[in-house]
Amino acid sequence: MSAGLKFRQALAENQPLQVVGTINAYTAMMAEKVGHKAIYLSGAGVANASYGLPDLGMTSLDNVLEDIRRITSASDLPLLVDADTGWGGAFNIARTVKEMTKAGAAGFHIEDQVAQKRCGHRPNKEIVTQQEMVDRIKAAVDAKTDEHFYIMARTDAFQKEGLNAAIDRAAACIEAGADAIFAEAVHDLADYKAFSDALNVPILANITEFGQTPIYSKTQLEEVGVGMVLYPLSAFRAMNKAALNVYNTILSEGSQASAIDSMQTRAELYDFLDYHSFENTLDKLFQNNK
Ligand SMILES: C[C@](O)(C(=O)O)[C@H](CC(=O)O)C(=O)O
Ligand SMILES: [Mg+2]
Repeated sequence: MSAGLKFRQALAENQPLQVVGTINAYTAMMAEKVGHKAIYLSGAGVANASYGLPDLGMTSLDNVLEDIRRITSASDLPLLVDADTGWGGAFNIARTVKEMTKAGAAGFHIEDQVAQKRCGHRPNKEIVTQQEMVDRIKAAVDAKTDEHFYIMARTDAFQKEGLNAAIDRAAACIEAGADAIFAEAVHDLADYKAFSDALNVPILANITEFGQTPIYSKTQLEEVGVGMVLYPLSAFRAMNKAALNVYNTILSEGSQASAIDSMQTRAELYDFLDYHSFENTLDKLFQNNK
């Protein structure tokens, strides 16, 4: 079954579908093992975690592909990928679809910000015209090599142009073949409801922390018709805080002892990695060589 089809199946079976950010292969394995059904590679995550860069459109398609491959090699869960603005014009967007499909992604979201993009929850975002965004979606749909590859149109228009203009844009993207709408930086539940009432495809709510959107629960979002809930950087933020505490503790206390409780144990790490079955294989091989 293709990754795209797996994603569609997960969506059909889970309403709303929770999509959790996994910034690397190992966190994807943990998300899978605890029972999540879909995972996400954040553009901010690639920029921040893999390259130490801000989320300002500075990473390349190849940078993101590398992280996709690492994650899809380690986990069978369908992976939704942040494609930012698609890395250029129609031919670049076509390459993005084809290369991400080859790398094992289930689908992507492409947004209507200008190439010099910002995080969706920052002020002063600039967006391209509705026509240019529709052209981005058409280029993506036309380039599909797997009919199930999931194409999500993200609109950042809410901030600058308001609810109705954002819904109009979303409708035009659906007309052009988008499978779903990512309503970025929406604040109120009533606004999510307006999107889902007006549009006949799943709506994604981005419940990223410390941004424009309150931390609505899955139940609250389900009640207003949201089809997917995204937690793009939640685990990443928690990992960062834990790591910072360890670095500070080692420096200030001369030992990591007081931070041990915040750590995953060796046994837990090995469990997620299935370490012992690898070691057993090695032991058997070693015996045979004796
Ligand atoms: C979803 C997002 O595009 C991402 O790259 O993860 C970001 C998340 C964030 O910065 O909190 C966005 O919303 O722009
Ligand atoms: Mg992003």
